[in-house]
Amino acid sequence: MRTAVLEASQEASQEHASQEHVASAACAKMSFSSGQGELRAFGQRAFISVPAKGGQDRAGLFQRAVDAALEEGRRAGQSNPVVVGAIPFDLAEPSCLYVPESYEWRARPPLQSVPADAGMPTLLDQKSIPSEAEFKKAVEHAIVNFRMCDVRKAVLSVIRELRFDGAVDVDRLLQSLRAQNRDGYQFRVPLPDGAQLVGVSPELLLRKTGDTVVSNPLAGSARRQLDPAADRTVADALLISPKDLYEHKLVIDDVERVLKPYCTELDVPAGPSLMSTAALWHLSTRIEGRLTDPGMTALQLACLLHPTPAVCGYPTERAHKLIRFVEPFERGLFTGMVGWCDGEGNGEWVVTIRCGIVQDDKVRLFAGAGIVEASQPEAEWAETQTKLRTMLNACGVAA
Ligand SMILES: C=C(O[C@@H]1C=C(C(=O)O)C=C[C@H]1O)C(=O)O
Repeated sequence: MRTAVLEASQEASQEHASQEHVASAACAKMSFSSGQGELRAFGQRAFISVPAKGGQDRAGLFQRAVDAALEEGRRAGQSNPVVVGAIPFDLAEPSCLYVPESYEWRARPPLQSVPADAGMPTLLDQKSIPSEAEFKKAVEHAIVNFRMCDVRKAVLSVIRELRFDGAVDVDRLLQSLRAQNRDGYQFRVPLPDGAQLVGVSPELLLRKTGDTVVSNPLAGSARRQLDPAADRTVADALLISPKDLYEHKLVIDDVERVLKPYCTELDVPAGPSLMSTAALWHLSTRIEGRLTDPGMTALQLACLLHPTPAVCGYPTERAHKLIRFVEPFERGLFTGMVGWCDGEGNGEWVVTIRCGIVQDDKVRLFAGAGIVEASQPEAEWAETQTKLRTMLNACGVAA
């Protein structure tokens, strides 16, 4: 797969070779990096706003729009065009995807040390939506629901709105995110209204390479500690926490249920392992399968899986209804998916978390936490605040 992408990448680099200085961050508005390298997309050849609902169906409206956009790329001489961008939490809402005029893969940029304030303007004010008290009430409301109906888990989230005394430099913000979170999936997507989606997700929704699919759901979290011994204790406790293991298992069982009919082999480890970001420990399970039909694209498969109970709840439809009822805002792109899929069907989509939307002097940050019957409102609020730290730190704002 990488060969094909590199082929297109060489094309792209040739195209851009003479204007290397122009192909600076200023025009590389979309970028996505994973362990495999960094994808940078230049220009916009075709935009796809068709909602991704039913996107698993190759003959459906959404996939036909994607295929037509990729075809435009081919007609313009790209041997392996790519579709990049973001899809919202609610698949019925417009997608924000496009086929760039060109793209390239490069090694992840080397680590740079970035000053703590990341050159950010001064913070003027900030606000939480909902407030701490309202969020805790929503958690209680969800817990009462779990007792009265068959919803087992619902992910509830918060927004932190920041206003600065000047425009936020997205390049510097991304640099700072990179420096502090080397191992995540870093992304930046330009949005139609001129805002930008920026973040560093630790969670792989789906990667497809040839006939292999990998998904790595995370659910069950604990805050990292400064003291190494205390940090280890927290991690060990997470690994045996019945509440977190339950929350995690709901996700893994559901991902297995969805992928199984499409795979000849599916490896699901018996229990989770630990993974960490700079701010959090997570329970993590890496699921790997071999596709019965290798012709299914990464985007089709990601649409099939999304939203997993890691970001919505269980069972999906009812949890979604509960979220709509108790969350006082539309999530938009938060807890959707962001990534790429090439013309050969290979691609990577990650869960749009640990992220924010930057528009001029305003930044909206998002964070959620999985609520189950054993949840405690205080602890769930604290978890959302810890999750916000990833972006707050990059913004140079004390958490
Ligand atoms: C919703 C978020 O994270 C999700 C919820 C998690 C949890 O409840 O433990 C862990 C990882 C993510 O699947 C977020 O980071 O905002």
